[in-house]
Amino acid sequence: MRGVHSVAQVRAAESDAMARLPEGELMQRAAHALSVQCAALLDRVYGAHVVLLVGGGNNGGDALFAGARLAARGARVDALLLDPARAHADGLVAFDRARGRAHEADPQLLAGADLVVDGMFGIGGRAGLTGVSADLADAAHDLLTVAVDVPSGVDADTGAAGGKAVRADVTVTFGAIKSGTVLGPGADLCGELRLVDLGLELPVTDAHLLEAADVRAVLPRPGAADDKYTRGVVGLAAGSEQYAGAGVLATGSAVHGGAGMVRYVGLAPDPVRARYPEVVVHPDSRPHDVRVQAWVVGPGLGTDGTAMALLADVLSTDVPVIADADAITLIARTPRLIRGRSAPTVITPHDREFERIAGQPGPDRLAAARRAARDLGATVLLKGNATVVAAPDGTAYVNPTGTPWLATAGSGDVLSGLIGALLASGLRAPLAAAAAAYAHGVAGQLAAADGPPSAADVLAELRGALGSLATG
Ligand SMILES: NC(=O)C1=CN([C@@H]2O[C@H](COP(=O)(O)OP(=O)(O)OC[C@H]3O[C@@H](n4cnc5c(N)ncnc54)[C@H](O)[C@@H]3O)[C@@H](O)[C@H]2O)[C@@H](O)CC1
Ligand SMILES: Nc1ncnc2c1ncn2[C@@H]1O[C@H](COP(=O)(O)OP(=O)(O)O)[C@@H](O)[C@H]1O
Ligand SMILES: [K+]
Repeated sequence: MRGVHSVAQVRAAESDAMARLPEGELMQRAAHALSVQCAALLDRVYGAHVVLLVGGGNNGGDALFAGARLAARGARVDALLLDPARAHADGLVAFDRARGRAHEADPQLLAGADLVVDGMFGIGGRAGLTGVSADLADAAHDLLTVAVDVPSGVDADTGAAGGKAVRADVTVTFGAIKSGTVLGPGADLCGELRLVDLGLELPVTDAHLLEAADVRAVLPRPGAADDKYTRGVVGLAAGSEQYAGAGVLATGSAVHGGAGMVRYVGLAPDPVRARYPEVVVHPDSRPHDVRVQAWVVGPGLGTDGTAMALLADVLSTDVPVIADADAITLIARTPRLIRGRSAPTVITPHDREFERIAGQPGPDRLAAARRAARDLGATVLLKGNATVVAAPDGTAYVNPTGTPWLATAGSGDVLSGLIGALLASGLRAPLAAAAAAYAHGVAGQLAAADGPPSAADVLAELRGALGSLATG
C-alpha cells in the first residue's frame, strides 16, 4: 500500500524540511529528479527541443531549474512565462545562465517540441484552466508532456479538473502521493505517476493506494485443514423475476470469488439453478434461517414489499452484509436499517445511489465517502474511475485498477458477489471491498483487451484475475 497525503500534510512536511535544510535545497532536489526523468523520456537530450510552461509560483521554479539542467546538457529549451513579472527569480537566472530562452506565453511556440514540461501550477493550483494557460494545455495535448508535481488544472487534493487541464504522459510528483493524483479525473490526467523522494517526514496517513501485493496478501487461500464451511459460505438475496440476470451475475461472482459454498434465497431461483448447479437454492426460506458467513443483498431485487422484507431480514442477521443496487435505494428510505447493525455492512453506491443515501458526492470523493461511512456506520465503496472505499473510522483505500469499459450494465453485480465471497472468508469489511474492487478492475481490463466487454465477460475473467493476483 502506498500512503496518500493531502496538500496540507505535504505543505507542513515541506516547511519542516525547509527549516532543516539549506535554502533552496528542496527545490534543487525536485528539479534534479525532474530533469533526470525528462532526460529519460527523450531519445537524446543533446539537440532535443524542450518547452517549459512556467507559472508564477514554485511549480514554475522547479520547471526553470530542471530546464536549466537540460539546457546545460545541450537541449534547446524555451520557457513560456505565464506572468513574466512573477516568474521564479532565481530559477530564471539559472535558466538564463544555461542559455535557455524565455518568452511570453504563446501557444504557437509549442510547435514541434519533443517534450513539454508543465510547470504552470502545482499543489497551489485550482481546478480548471482558463485563458492562455488553457490555450497552452490545448497546444500541448498531442505532445509528449511531463507534469511537474501535479498536472496544471487538477486540484491536488480532490483530483477535480473543472473545465480544462493538462493531460500528462508522466507526472513527476514530489515527496508524497497527493490525493488529487490518484482520485477522480486527476488519476487519468497524470498519466504514469512517478514519485520522487525529497526526504520529507510525512505524518501517518489513513488513506492508501492499493497495490497488487496488498490484494495478494489478503486473498483467501484454503489450507489443508479447511472444508467448505470453514472457507466461508455466502448467501445471495439478489435477483427477481424482472431482473433475474443481476441475481445470476452476483451469484456467479460469489461462486468464482472463492467462497466454499453459495446459498441462494432470491426471487429468481430457476435461472440461478440452471446456470450454477453448485449453488444451494433455498426457495422458501427466510434469510434468517439460512446459515452463512456473509450476505449479498440487492442486485436485481426490486424495491417492492417483498424485496423490503428480504432486505430487512438479511440486515437483522449478525453476519457481514454487502448491500448494493436496489438495497441501497431501500436503505436510503430507512437508514436505521443499517445504522444499528452489530456486524459490518458494506454499501457499494454509484453516484446516483450515493446521492440517494448521502447527498451529492461533489468533487471531493474521498471526503464524501468518509462522511457517508461515518454517518451510516458502514463501509462505503463509492464507484467510478478510481473507486474509493471508506471505513467508518476514516480509513480509506483508493483503487487504481479498472477501465471505463466497466461502465456496463451488470458489472456492479459482479463486484457485489465478489465482495460477498471475500467477506465470507473472514476479511475485514473495508479490505474485502477494496480487494474486490482491485480484482474486479483487473478482470475488467482483461475482458476489455478482447473488445467491448459485457458484465458476463468480466465475470468470465474473474478467475483469471484472482489467479494471477494470488500468484503475483
Ligand atoms: N514548498 C516546497 O518546499 C516545495 C515546492 N515545490 C513546488 O512548489 C509547488 C507549489 O508552489 P506554490 O505554492 O508556489 O504554488 P503553484 O506553483 O502551484 O502556483 C500557485 C499560484 O498560481 C495561481 N493559480 C493556481 N491555480 C490556478 C489556475 N487554475 N488558474 C490560474 N491561476 C492559478 C495561484 O493563485 C497561485 O498564485 C509544488 O507543487 C512543487 O512543484 C518543489 O519545489 C519542492 C519543494
Ligand atoms: N468511467 C469509469 N471508469 C472506470 N470504471 C468505471 C467507470 N464508470 C463505472 N465504472 C465501474 O463500473 C462498475 C459499474 O457498476 P454499476 O454502476 O453498479 O453497474 P450495474 O448497476 O449496471 O451493475 C463499477 O465497478 C464502477 O466502478
Ligand atoms: K504542474
